[in-house]
Amino acid sequence: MTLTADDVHHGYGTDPVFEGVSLTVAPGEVLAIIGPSGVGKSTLLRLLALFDEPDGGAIEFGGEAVWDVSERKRLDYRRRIGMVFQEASLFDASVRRNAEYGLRVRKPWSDRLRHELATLVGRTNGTGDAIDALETVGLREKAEQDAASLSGGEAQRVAFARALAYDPEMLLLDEPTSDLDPRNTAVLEDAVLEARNRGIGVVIATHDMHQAERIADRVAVLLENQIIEVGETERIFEMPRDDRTRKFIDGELIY
Ligand SMILES: Nc1ncnc2c1ncn2[C@@H]1O[C@H](COP(=O)(O)OP(=O)(O)OP(=O)(O)O)[C@@H](O)[C@H]1O
Repeated sequence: MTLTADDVHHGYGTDPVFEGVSLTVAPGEVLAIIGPSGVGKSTLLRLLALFDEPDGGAIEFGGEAVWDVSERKRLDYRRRIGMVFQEASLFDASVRRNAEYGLRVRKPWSDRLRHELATLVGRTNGTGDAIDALETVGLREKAEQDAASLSGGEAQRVAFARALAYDPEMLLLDEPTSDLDPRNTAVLEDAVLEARNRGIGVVIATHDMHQAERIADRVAVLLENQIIEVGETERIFEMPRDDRTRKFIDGELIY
């Protein structure tokens, strides 16, 4: 399903963060949102996830309104997307229990019951999804370990597995590797690309231009309350149309 934001406005108090942001993300593509600190990358992801409500505009998923300013629909959209924040925020339980969390709370009752029953009779229905997701981030062997014993990078990989485990159609990733070392970053980037190859659409906010170059199919540049430019990754980096994009990429724009 394609996620579309159309003319989305948002602000805090009298300060606008966005004035008319529009974007689309197709299934099986990675869209990177780049822009300086404080420009509103996290805010945009929170709006796309409907954790916050935009002040105006429309958000559609698969051509269907999931939110608009007059009707404020949400449907079951939130169950169909996974979000990963900058901090892993795991709870005090095993790695596997953490990875299963999304399955337990976001699947409809019937699925949850099926999952609980399968667990009771010793089959690995929903648990299998969580274990598969842990395998994707290279942590299957730590499934029964206490999450509190993980390194920061491993914890973030579990947070990604938690979002992946219930088979979302769209992943929204808010600088998920900003505190990670190169090895953990590489594992997560591979997991993002694997999700993309399975047809999941991915929006990733990142400070890291190299990361955008490595994994994004398209890049949106957020500056001065707007997406000033969006396009194929190579085109954005090699031939930006907006001079502010070039200056930002070259590190000449200081905010
Ligand atoms: N709950 C809030 N109340 C008031 N202002 C807020 C709130 N959340 C964010 N802001 C402001 O909105 C602007 C955008 O913040 P946001 O965190 O989205 O930026 P960002 O691009 O993700 O930054 P960074 O790259 O540093 O994480 C900032 O000026 C921030 O101070």
